[in-house]
Amino acid sequence: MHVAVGSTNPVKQRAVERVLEEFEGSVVSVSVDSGVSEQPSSVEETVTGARNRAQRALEATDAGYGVGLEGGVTRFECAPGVRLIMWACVTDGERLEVASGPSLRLPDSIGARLDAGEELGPVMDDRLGTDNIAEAAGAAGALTGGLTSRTQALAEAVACAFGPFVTTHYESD
Ligand SMILES: O=P(O)(O)OP(=O)(O)OP(=O)(O)OC[C@H]1O[C@@H](n2cnc3c(O)ncnc32)[C@H](O)[C@@H]1O
Repeated sequence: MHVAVGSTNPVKQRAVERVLEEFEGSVVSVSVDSGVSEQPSSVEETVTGARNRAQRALEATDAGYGVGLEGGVTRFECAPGVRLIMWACVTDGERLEVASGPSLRLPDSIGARLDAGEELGPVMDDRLGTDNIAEAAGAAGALTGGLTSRTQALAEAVACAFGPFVTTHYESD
């Protein structure tokens, strides 16, 4: 399986490699434009970013699959606070599938800065005294005391988006 990931963030490449480790092939990273804002602020915008990245990664390479991963922040009516969300998209040029990873509540002090228009990565670094945490444990790692990580959280989204490509259960869809 030859896969192109539409990002040069090593965390995103590692997430895809983790999911596909039982398959022979390669995972390459390619820089593409997400086509959405630096900090997506709705489910729709986050999914659009993931989709654009997947399609553009596929077009830019000779890989068989393009994968896009996008992080966003939003509020849900049914749950408190500003939440980090993450979505994955996988396409082979014909079928296009999207799936989400976990969502987690951000501390209110961070949520307020996001509401004011700041971007999560730099706000997390400022708040935690870290250097580019978005390319390391991520908010998912920092805010759970290491119970999970951004790699693991993104991998869940990637695995779910790959489901229709690696099982027969969606064949008649
Ligand atoms: O290089 P790219 O692929 O753009 O990777 P990114 O991590 O910068 O970009 P995303 O579009 O996935 O995320 C949008 C913003 O949200 C931030 N972000 C997303 N998930 C995060 C996490 O787990 N921890 C810290 N920042 C995160 C990220 O740093 C960006 O500022």
